[in-house]
Amino acid sequence: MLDINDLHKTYGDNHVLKGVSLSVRKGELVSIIGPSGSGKSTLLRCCNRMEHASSGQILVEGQDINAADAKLDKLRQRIGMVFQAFNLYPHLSVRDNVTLALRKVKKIPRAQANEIAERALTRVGMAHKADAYPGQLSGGQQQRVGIARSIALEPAIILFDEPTSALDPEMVDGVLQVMRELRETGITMVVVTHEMAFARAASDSVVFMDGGVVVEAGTPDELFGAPKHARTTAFLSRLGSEAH
Ligand SMILES: Nc1ncnc2c1ncn2[C@@H]1O[C@H](COP(=O)(O)OP(=O)(O)OP(=O)(O)O)[C@@H](O)[C@H]1O
Repeated sequence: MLDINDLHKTYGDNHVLKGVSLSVRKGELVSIIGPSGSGKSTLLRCCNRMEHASSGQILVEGQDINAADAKLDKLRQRIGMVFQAFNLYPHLSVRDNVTLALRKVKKIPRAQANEIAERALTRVGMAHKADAYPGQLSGGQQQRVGIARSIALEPAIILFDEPTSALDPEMVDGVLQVMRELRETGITMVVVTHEMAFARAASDSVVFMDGGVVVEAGTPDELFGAPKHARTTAFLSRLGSEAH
């Protein structure tokens, strides 16, 4: 589904990704964890070409996303992205936020786009707010609309960049619950997260990044229960002590 091979990214002389390789199978939920500045967001942003990798290869369903003829619009229909900061249009209703790309990019007629939006909003428990505007919603509700906007396009994979980091604590669980439910429906997801309980409970595999490399990857039990590398152990124990 997603195959990343020896990916490098530099900003000036800042070598942010230093040869990242990663494979995600269809239907998997992969969490990426690691300290601030380790390159997690940059990796996701390279995957939907918000950033251009300096070298290396990213294949989605076997297709090289950096190929010269890869069209950005088409690419971003297949690789959805959910951001920390929701990125909804404040002047559009919830329904129109969800239908915008369906109508403008996929050229789906409005009535049909509205039906698709209704289904997507139902899946995230937000159908009753279709006529509301983002400013009338809580952060957690806005993020669920952001997720609906992404799933409405039926992407091959959805990348989540710290989807709960901007939320008040009481909003976090609702969003994580929606993501767990999506996993049950077989959507392939890569989630950059600081929510260790979620990463441990909901992932098929967990990737620990530090200093621009994948230090280790494994099942949640392997990575959290018996980390192989001292850097992973140090990161997890630092988090543990911060939590107390
Ligand atoms: N557009 C940019 N221009 C220059 N440097 C950047 C840019 N984006 C990221 N960086 C640098 O890349 C490094 C990795 O950043 P990135 O946001 O990918 O880390 P992260 O692991 O996602 O961190 P966090 O958990 O804090 O979000 C940092 O040193 C950052 O300063």
